[in-house]
Amino acid sequence: MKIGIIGTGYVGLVTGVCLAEMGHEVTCIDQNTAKIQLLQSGQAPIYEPGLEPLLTRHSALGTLQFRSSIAEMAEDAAAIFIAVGTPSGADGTADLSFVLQAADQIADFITRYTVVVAKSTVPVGTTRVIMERIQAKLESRGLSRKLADVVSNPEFLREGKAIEDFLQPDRIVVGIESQQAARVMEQIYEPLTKKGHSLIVMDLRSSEMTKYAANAMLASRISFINEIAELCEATGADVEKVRLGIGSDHRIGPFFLSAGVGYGGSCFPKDVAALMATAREYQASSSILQATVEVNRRQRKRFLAKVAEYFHGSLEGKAITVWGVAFKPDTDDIREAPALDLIKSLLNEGAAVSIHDPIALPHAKQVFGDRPGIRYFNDPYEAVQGAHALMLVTDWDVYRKADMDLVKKSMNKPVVFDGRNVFDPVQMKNAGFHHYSIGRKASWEHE
Ligand SMILES: NC(=O)c1ccc[n+]([C@@H]2O[C@H](COP(=O)([O-])OP(=O)(O)OC[C@H]3O[C@@H](n4cnc5c(N)ncnc54)[C@H](O)[C@@H]3O)[C@@H](O)[C@H]2O)c1
Ligand SMILES: O=c1ccn([C@@H]2O[C@H](COP(=O)(O)OP(=O)(O)O[C@H]3O[C@H](CO)[C@@H](O)[C@H](O)[C@H]3O)[C@@H](O)[C@H]2O)c(=O)[nH]1
Repeated sequence: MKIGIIGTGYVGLVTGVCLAEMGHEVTCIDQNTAKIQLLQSGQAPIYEPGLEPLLTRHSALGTLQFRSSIAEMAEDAAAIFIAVGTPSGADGTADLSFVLQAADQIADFITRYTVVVAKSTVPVGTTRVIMERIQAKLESRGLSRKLADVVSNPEFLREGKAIEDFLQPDRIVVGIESQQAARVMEQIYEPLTKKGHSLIVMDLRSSEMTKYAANAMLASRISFINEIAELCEATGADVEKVRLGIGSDHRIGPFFLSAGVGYGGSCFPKDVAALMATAREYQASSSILQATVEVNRRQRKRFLAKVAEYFHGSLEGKAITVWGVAFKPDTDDIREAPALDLIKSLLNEGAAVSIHDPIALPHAKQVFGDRPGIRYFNDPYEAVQGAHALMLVTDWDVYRKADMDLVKKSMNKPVVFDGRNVFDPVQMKNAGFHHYSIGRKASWEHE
């Protein structure tokens, strides 16, 4: 089946590559011509494990093409996916300008029946707005409104696991109003449904809400365990043991219960804010969402406060190393990354900050540039040379496997603040570190 995709960001590109892998002929377009040129030269503009081999193979086969304008898309595409950004507006509402612009481009382009797929995360009611907008434009072009159906097909992939998540989804959710569009969507996803992955069909509004509810639930689970972590620290319990204890209850489950410096990324903060905006619009309650955001904010502050407390309230002149800038491992994405807030605060408090990240350092440089006090390192061990403290903010594997003897020798003082509970407190203590991790008393508080 011929498919078009508008937007080659994390979602659009992964969708394009995976639909090609599923046997479709895909054309991706993006208004960012630099991105398209890079993709045409066979390079991925993002770091995503498993992406490049598929990109290379399908580009060579011609089953995946990149163009900078919708005019270059196959006219007989059976479906066009909208996978553009829906960033947060000032009041938390989702900014739909990219989505509506893409809808207009589609309405001006199509000449035969096309299913328009809203892949971007959009607030309840938006798919219908897109549909009416496209159909009104078709009418004004003297064409039938029936030339386009718009369906909602939210995406649930995680960065760092995007290919796997797309090709082996827990479920595919489709919000749909027309039988003709339903058949097209069934054909698109048939290679996955044939393997047993479920396609859940529902109405447009429920599909849109499912995406926000899933992200809000996951974000609230993180804030829940982080609040329990704070209580563990206060009472002398160990959140890692509590996690094991509650996660073994099959009704709770062990996943997405890791305490840490809180969630970041391009989705949870923005989508929880957008859902709260929807609640405001409909005068509905959003107390759990508000608490989720508040705990997440507090979690970063608590982590920083712990470091400041260790240095008797002042970070002035302290050499602090930050390991990890990406909002999570296996991605170069730093949108809403907890590390950004932490680094800013450290610099504001007069610390000298050395940062390392295996992949995301260039993006960090775009944010902090040559601001006084900051230094960038490609080697995690060089980054800790002479440090008074090490803060681990992203749980990259390279840090889990770090040679902590070497770290200890390199540091000015062996002090580690583990924001992702990567290191074992007993081993750290035995190795001679002062060590704090989330949801447990710090090693020096036991002394
Ligand atoms: N990033 C994720 O992990 C993820 C997962 C699930 C859902 N989502 C949702 O998917 C959507 C896209 O997210 P993303 O992270 O891929 O965004 P992104 O910012 O990485 O990419 C969006 C791309 O769309 C392009 N674009 C914007 N308007 C365009 C237009 N009119 N024509 C052509 N190109 C256009 C931009 O140039 C950009 O390359 C958002 O709604 C997001 O909430 C994201
Ligand atoms: O137990 C956990 C799990 C995650 N996190 C943090 O939560 C954030 C988000 O992680 P994750 O969900 O793995 O990454 P995303 O790529 O943001 O994926 C989320 O957001 C996407 C965009 O909407 C959805 O498609 C995915 O289903 C949803 O998991 C990161 O900062 C993690 O460090 C924790 O603190 N504790």
